[in-house]
Amino acid sequence: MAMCSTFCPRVSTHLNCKPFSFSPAKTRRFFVSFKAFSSQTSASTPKADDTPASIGFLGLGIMGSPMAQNLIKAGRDVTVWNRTKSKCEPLISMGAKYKSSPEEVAASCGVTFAMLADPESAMDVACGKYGAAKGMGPGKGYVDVSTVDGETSKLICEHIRATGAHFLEAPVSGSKKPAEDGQLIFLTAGDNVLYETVAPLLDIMGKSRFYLGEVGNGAAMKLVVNMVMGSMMASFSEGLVLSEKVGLDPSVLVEVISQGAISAPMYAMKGPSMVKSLYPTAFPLKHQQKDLRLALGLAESVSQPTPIAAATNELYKVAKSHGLSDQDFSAVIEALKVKLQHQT
Ligand SMILES: NC(=O)C1=CN([C@@H]2O[C@H](COP(=O)(O)OP(=O)(O)OC[C@H]3O[C@@H](n4cnc5c(N)ncnc54)[C@H](OP(=O)(O)O)[C@@H]3O)[C@@H](O)[C@H]2O)C=CC1
Ligand SMILES: O=CCCC(=O)O
Repeated sequence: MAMCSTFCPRVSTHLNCKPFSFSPAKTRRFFVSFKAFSSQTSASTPKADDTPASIGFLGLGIMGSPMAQNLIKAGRDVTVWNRTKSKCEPLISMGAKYKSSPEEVAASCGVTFAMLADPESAMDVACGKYGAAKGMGPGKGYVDVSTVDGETSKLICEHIRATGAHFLEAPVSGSKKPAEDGQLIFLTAGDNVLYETVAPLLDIMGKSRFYLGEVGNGAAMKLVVNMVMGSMMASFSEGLVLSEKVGLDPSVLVEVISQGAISAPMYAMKGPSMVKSLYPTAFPLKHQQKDLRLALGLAESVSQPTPIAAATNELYKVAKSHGLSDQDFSAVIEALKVKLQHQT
């Protein structure tokens, strides 16, 4: 399979770690692979020639577009579909093929990726009237990289497996820039045979991949990560607003935080623009609120108290109600600046 030479070195260099046991109480096995400086082979090392010749990509939003573009740049044969057709044009001009429904994409491709907004759109695109499942069959694979809840993922999995095809959930950690740079982190679960088959493709789009076992585990991991991230951003926002109110320079706060134990790339990256009340969208606020809502549902399903996440979710809901849904999630800070309606 032809691949662009600039991407080849990353595809062929992987360190496959031994599976390790996560919880002594449960017997789940977790695998993790990183882009690293070893070409060590093992039973689970994927072979590049096993990857399907034709790859489908459904959903070309902020994340899906650069992910599909990286596959094309790597020389892969990619067929795209998006609800709003105009978003397919840049990819078509890079060499992608186009089909007019998810069903047709799945029918013409060995493996189909989907990057949709939320559980409803992920379900519809996979299992709706002209959904991907209609074009699936034995020997094919469906990889859902959208962030959804485990129940939705299991339902999609059932529909896909009923056709004889394999299913992998593979939500990603990392935002617009890591998607552009092929530096995403894949949190996969489902059919191991499909995981191994698509590993070289995941390695074109990402810097590491985790295999977490049964369908639902990838979704759960993603929701826990984003629950933490949403709360961190809300807390950071409170700090910025408070610092300014007590007469400090919030830019200096960003600098102080970036040098201490609580430093995080997210604060250093988003802080300077937040101080200027600018929120260029990388991760839309509406998706962060969706993830908090789904994380709260996950916590509820196991009776786990998550009071911080619950309060955080309320703040994102306020931000949404002020028309900030399509801004970056760092715009949640605006919810803290809003004056109470009946304030005197
Ligand atoms: N942005 C980020 O930083 C990250 C996002 N994610 C997750 O990835 C997923 C996609 O995110 P992102 O690319 O940012 O989101 P966007 O809002 O940019 O893109 C959403 C995609 O879903 C499609 N879509 C929405 N509703 C429907 C529907 N009813 N039927 C068919 N297609 C639909 C959109 O199509 P159309 O173009 O027609 O609107 C678009 O292709 C989300 O689950 C998000 O939580 C994960 C990691 C990082
Ligand atoms: O789901 C979005 C995650 C964004 C990120 O990991 O930076």
